[in-house]
Amino acid sequence: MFATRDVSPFSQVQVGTRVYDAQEIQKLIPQLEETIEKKDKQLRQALSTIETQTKEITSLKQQVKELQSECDKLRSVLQQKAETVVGAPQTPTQKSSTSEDLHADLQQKAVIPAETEHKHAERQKKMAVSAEPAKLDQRQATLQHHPKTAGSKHLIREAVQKNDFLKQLAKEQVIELVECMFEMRARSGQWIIQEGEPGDRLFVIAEGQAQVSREGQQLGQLGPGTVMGELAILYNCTRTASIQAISDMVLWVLDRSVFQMITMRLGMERHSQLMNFLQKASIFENLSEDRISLDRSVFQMITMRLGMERHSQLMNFLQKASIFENLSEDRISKMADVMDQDYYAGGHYILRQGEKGDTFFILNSGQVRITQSIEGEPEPREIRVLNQGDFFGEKALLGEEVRTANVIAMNPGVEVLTLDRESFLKLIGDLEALKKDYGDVERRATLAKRPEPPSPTRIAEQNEFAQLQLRQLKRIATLGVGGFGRVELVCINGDKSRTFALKALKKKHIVDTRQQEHIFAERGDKSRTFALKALKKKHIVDTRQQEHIFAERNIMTETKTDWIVRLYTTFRDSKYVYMLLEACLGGELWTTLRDRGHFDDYTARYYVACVLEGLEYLHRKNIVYRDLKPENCLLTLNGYLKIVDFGFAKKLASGRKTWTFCGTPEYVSPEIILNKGHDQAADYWALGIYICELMLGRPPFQASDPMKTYTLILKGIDALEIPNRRIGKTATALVKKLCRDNPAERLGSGSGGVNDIRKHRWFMGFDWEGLRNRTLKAPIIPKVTSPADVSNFDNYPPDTDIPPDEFSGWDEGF
Ligand SMILES: Nc1ncnc2c1ncn2[C@@H]1O[C@H](COP(=O)(O)OP(=O)(O)OP(=O)(O)O)[C@@H](O)[C@H]1O
Ligand SMILES: Nc1nc2c(ncn2[C@@H]2O[C@@H]3COP(=O)(O)O[C@H]3[C@H]2O)c(=O)[nH]1
Ligand SMILES: Nc1nc2c(ncn2[C@@H]2O[C@@H]3COP(=O)(O)O[C@H]3[C@H]2O)c(=O)[nH]1
Repeated sequence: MFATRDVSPFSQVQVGTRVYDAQEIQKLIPQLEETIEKKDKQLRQALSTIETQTKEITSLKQQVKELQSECDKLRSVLQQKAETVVGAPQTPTQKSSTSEDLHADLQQKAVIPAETEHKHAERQKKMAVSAEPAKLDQRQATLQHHPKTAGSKHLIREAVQKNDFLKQLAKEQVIELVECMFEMRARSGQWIIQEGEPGDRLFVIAEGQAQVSREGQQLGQLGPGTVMGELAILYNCTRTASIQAISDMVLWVLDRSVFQMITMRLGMERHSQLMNFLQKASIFENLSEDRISLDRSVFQMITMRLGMERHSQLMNFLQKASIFENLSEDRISKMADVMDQDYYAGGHYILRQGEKGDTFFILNSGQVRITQSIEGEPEPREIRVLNQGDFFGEKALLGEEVRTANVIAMNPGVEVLTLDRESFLKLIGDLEALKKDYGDVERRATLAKRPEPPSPTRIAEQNEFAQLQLRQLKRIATLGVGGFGRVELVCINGDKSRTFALKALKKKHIVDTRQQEHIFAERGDKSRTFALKALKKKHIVDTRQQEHIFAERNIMTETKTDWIVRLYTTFRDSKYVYMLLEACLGGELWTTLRDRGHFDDYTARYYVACVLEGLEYLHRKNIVYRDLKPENCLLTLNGYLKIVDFGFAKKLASGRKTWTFCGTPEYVSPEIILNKGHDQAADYWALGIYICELMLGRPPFQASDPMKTYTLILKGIDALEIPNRRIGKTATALVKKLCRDNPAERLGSGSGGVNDIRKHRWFMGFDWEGLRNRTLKAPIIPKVTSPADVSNFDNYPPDTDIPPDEFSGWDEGF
């Protein structure tokens, strides 16, 4: 650029077409250097600002995540609280909290517990618990502070902080709890807590000693600076032990309702902090306060935003798919609105030739294999492989009724976008590109409809059960007794359907029609049986389980897989709500396990694989099951396993957590005990426990006392002595990968999902395909002689307790 004609002081410098005086330019150089330095400095400053701001953004993103999680938690607390307020029976006045009243109160409760019989010689079923209180708080809560010395405050705070179950409380909660506790005295010999009663108070010992006992056995003594009575308040609401003063005592007391209020109040404070934060966040800059407020749900907005992002990603993807090339943006947008996303593990049959079909698929990622039955060929032939952007499943929606080929997910799994029949026909059913000739005729594909599966088709089933009335059901025997009622084996009066019965007879190789007729004539109505689960409405209302019961009904209605017991229909009357279920006459896996003691690797692996299929199905639907245990696994006639009892199952928004404490103590994960919020990963923890129970014959964390069970769980899986002679190294390795304290580290929680569990070497060589298409023989085939055979179930005495009527109407819709 620069051309110097001469270097003398009077020389000229040419820059481009212009000529300058060289001396003048020389004078400018220091100035330019200075400017460059200045600019450099500014640049460095800007870079450093960018770096700081990037860090801030990362930290803010983290805060949003944490606050979002807090918000979910707050929602659960508010929901629980709202239920308490709505459902609480009205009692006239609150009792004053003076020492005298409390004294009388305690005296009233002071009944020495009867010596309880020890029934531990035989293996006991595990009881499930849920945080909804067994008895509602009868007192209105006020956050009244009670004066106390600094020493007393210190004692309470220390006691709370060293308690394994309360140490998770936030600082503000502890402060409030300390302020609200009031003093009471107990005389030596008084009973402070009675085992089995609903818990309504939390205590901290200030002075004196107390004796803890459970089922008549002394467990230990408690002294000053110790919390007692926290378990019933936090978890299952009936006292897990009794506590008696063995010297005169001074106690600090907190009512359950106040404890709950403190949790809620903290929640509200968090809410306002959250609002403050969100008001400052730039994306919400122009929003009015009430739109930011939680009630109007900022999170709906966040979800909406995420929804919008997903929508535009989907549109991008769809616009690139060749079949939609000429489709208007409007139609693609509408399609993106209604599309669902699903995930299938490698090897999974997405569609089976001959089955009825209502869904259209677009491959979002991965590959699928198409196979087809061909005349004269014993095995289905592989036809082609479809890739990302390809579609399938249109033929069954365009007149064929049934699937004309098998579609199998290839490893490592596929992600598909789906459209239901109605949206498909409305939005894209007319596309020419869908009318493909695959060459089936030339190939001599067997496109005739397969024989109907032995059970009634879903639609016929729906029609049949929609007409069915409760009074048409006839009781045969009791199959089980649960927390809320009983499960009875029933048949339909005058039932002519023989489909199920025929299936059972064929399994037993009774194919001669005359012999079949003879058997049917002898059995009468009982050719086809069902399980009728009857739940006492009053008990449901008293224990505030309405929501769980509805969730159970809704989730079971939604689940249509071989791995989960089918729900055909529901009924209600003045005393009960009922669920008519598919009967699994092989009995509970728990009973088989009890009778055999424990299972070998081969047997255990099979029952774990069945559960894994079921859990994968549920998790794909964003359902967390929360009550895995052998008691809830039923066996079918051919020894296959089905999951039952969806009382604790919950549908979660994707990526969200829930806080309600529920499950069975031996199976709950650390994050549930510590109230940190939990999700599907809690089921993977339970899966690890389930593997152990099948192989050891008992769950690994088990004590006669739930408190000890929880304490063992919190100590972690590494504190256990496994492997041992029953559970080998490989199974132990899998259990340890499932039972990680940190839910995110559990096998199954990673991006590979359930497939990571399937890939573990404990499953090496397992015939997943055979399991899925049910050609794999079950390790144990239960003995079932007829559809009315209940010999695989324990005997239950008749229920003499007739519950009262319940007319509040909560069961509308059952
Ligand atoms: N579909 C079924 N076929 C055969 N037996 C069944 C069926 N459903 C339930 N049972 C039997 O009844 C028992 C209790 O059923 P379920 O667990 O659904 O009731 P629950 O009231 O929710 O029990 P829990 O209090 O243990 O949660 C089961 O463990 C099983 O033995
Ligand atoms: N179950 C149990 N409770 C204990 C033990 N030691 C102290 N406790 C206290 O006893 C209380 C009985 O009532 P909760 O179940 O509410 O809470 C229990 C604990 O706070 C023990 O070893 N087992
Ligand atoms: N019938 C048939 N279907 C195929 C073929 N290749 C891919 N498919 C897809 O496989 C799907 C199976 O279910 P559908 O019959 O509903 O729709 C089918 C097609 O979308 C083929 O060669 N023949």
